[in-house]
Amino acid sequence: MNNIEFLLSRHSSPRLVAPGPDPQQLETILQAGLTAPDHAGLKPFEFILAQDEGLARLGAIYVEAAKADGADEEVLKRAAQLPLRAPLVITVVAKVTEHPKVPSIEQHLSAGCALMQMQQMARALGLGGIWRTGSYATHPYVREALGVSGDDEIVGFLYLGTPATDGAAKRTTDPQPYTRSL
Ligand SMILES: Cc1cc2nc3c(=O)[nH]c(=O)nc-3n(C[C@H](O)[C@H](O)[C@H](O)COP(=O)(O)O)c2cc1C
Repeated sequence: MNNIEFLLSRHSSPRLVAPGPDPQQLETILQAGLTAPDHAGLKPFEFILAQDEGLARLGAIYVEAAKADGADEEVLKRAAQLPLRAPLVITVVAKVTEHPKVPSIEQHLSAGCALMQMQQMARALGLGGIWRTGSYATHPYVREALGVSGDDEIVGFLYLGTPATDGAAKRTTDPQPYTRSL
């Protein structure tokens, strides 16, 4: 697959199994995150890795968040299981620094780009992933437990692993309805 085909065939892999990235692949994935466009070189992101027991720890944070909301047993059980859907979950946090020329939205966008770069690198390495958020991404308990405060935002949970099924999503190929000229 050439570079053009690679970019045009971008897709997520919702069903992921072991193995996840090995240590060298993980390093390469994180390096890809650091290539994100970044106004003023603020590096406005943090990558929080959860694998092995870390996945259970992330699940336990979700459970506490759900308990704080008065969730029933079924929701609590699901909360614990959510991060176990992949061998690796990278929580991508936009870490916002006050800057006269770089408003927080630009820093959030930068963190989003970092997440997508990592997802794409995972594909380039023969792995797969999916960008997820859901209510826990903005939940005050989850934010606090992960050290996210102020204008910082969890821009997503990047689930990575080996795709359980191949098959790319169908892509829209006609850009015309989304395009206009001045
Ligand atoms: C900011 C953001 C948050 C998302 N959150 C979720 C989510 O919580 N759950 C989910 O199934 N998909 C979520 N998605 C969508 C998937 O990442 C994915 O793009 C979608 O399933 C379409 O598949 P594709 O990427 O192969 O086109 C989110 C996407 C973005 C950009």
